[in-house]
Amino acid sequence: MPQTLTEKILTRASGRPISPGDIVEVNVDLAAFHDLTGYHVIEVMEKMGKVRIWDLDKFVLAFDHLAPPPTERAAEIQVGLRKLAKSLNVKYFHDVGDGILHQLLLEKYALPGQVVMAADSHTTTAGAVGAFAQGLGASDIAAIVITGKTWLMIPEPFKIRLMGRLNPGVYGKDVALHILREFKAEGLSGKSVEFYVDDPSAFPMDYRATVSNMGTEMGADAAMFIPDQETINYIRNTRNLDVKPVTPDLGAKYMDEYDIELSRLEPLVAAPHSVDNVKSISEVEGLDVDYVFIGSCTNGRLSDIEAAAKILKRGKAKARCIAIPASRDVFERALELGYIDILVKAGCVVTYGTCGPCIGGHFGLVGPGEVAVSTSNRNFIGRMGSKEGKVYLANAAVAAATALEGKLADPRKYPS
Ligand SMILES: CC(C)[C@H](C(=O)O)[C@@H](O)C(=O)O
Ligand code: SF4
Repeated sequence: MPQTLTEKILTRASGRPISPGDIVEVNVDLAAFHDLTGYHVIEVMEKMGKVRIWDLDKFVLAFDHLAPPPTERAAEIQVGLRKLAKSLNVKYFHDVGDGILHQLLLEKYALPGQVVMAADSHTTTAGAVGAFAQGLGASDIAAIVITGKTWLMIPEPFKIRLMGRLNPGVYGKDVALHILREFKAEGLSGKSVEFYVDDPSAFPMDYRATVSNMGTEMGADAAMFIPDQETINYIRNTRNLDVKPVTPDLGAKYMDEYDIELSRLEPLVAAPHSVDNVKSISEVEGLDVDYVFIGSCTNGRLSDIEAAAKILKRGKAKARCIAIPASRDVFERALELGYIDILVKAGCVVTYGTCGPCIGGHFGLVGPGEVAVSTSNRNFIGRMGSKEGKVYLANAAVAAATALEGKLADPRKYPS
């Protein structure tokens, strides 16, 4: 039987023939946790009396959520995790400032065809390179880190085909928001979404990562891009590694298929207080905005910083603006290309890879009565700070145009 990408990966990982709905045990190729969930994972491991890592080549730890630590408690947790990482000889440990875990997994570790499991819901981001990547709770991750195995129910494969090219001002974020408008939040639960891109160069890795990242908001078990030339180029450029893509067989059967003509999309926003409350930019244009956040594992990549800089080079931001490249590599590249210089001169506060504002943790929270535009992935009440604040989710160009005007703005007014 011809197999989908999902079936191919999970057949290999479970070592037996599978069908949707089966519950199987799989070998995990890559596991990870961060400072915030790491604390709970270790707690579970301690209770089990097994604080160990099954394979040091397959485990990543990154400090990103409360990094640098904004409280004494967060600092204390990091002291403990750092000591533990040392005593267990953790090979891939990313301390404060290296970046957000999902960006690090994408840039440095995840490979096509792998099973990737981490203690954070946005682990789906690694699906951008064609990995079956899923977020799990602390107890499940503890079991994986000890044994290298987990169990899962085989999801139904669902195919989304991306055709044509995006127009200027429209990005991966708008594809994600379009899908959320069509299928609603959690609308794809129980599905493993496989994205097929007609013209690989029309939808670069950064955009794929945004869509895979928000697969979580769609409720998908996994949101993978079928590996293609773009995947090969990305891994060659970031890691100097040649990979052989794992792809679905011709004639593989999906439970359903959905097509998106990219040229028909326009810049979209998710209005308060739900990720699927999607509106076109023209419906919200002109609304006063107090605060703009450009960053997170959704949209803190080089193409986002570039899109923002190309708009913010026109003048000073009128709204308070915080820009956070998602990793040290993104930051350094943006520095070399002059984007950081532009953002700083436009009056933005710029710092290095942290979740900070996205989760309302630190480094800039939304105040009561404030309206914010954020490139992140969640806008429920209180997510980014005050319960009396409002958050619009958008792409980085919308965010930058909004910062420039102090009002929700259409980036197409600022062609580069
Ligand atoms: C803290 C963590 C458990 C959480 C997640 O899993 O998604 C966070 O990253 C988020 O985005 O809300
Ligand atoms: S950047 Fe935001 S969404 Fe991403 S892992 Fe951090 S808190 Fe979660």
